[in-house]
Amino acid sequence: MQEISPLKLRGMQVFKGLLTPEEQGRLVDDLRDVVREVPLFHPVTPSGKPMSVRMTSAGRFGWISDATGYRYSKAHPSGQGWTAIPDMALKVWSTVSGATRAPEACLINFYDAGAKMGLHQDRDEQDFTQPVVSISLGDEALFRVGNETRGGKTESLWLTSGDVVVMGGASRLLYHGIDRVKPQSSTLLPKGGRINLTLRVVT
Ligand SMILES: O=C(O)CCC(=O)C(=O)O
Ligand SMILES: [Fe+2]
Repeated sequence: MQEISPLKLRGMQVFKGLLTPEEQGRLVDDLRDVVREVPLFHPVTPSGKPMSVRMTSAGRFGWISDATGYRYSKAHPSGQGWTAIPDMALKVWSTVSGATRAPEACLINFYDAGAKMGLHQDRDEQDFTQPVVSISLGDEALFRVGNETRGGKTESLWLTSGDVVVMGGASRLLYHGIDRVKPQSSTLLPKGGRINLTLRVVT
């Protein structure tokens, strides 16, 4: 992991290229083992719309969404428990989070060429003093950051493979989302697409 000083985006810290290509490859290998155990699924929002990203989790808790709402759960929709958070992701957390607690969940989002994620806050966790750390792998994505309430001016930035964003402190509850991914902008994943990991303290 390179020693780099972060850019600031509305108080979020952006560590460009924190993971070397070799570290990115090792993390992807570990993620392949995770999705073999707890496969990616299309979450359905409480209003009944399928999300465009496919998702699964690692750690003590994972995030699920269905007709009864969004929540953290100790089990994958199949009923099976989640698998351990990959070591490389834990190493990223200890390098950049400045957190006092260990992450309890690692959400794994897979974006294919048409996937996006609307502006939202990460607020299903109980302790907002703990940051969310996001790791980008594969194709580039246009990340948008807004304010603590819906609306108002936003700023955006392209996230590339190996970039890490820390949403902590005053930026912890800023609205954020992914407008689009740029197909074939990375060769990390043989079939293309983008993986985003978010490490979180849940309880
Ligand atoms: O894909 C990203 O970079 C952001 C993902 C995100 O905001 C989330 O999973 O809550
Ligand atoms: Fe988020």
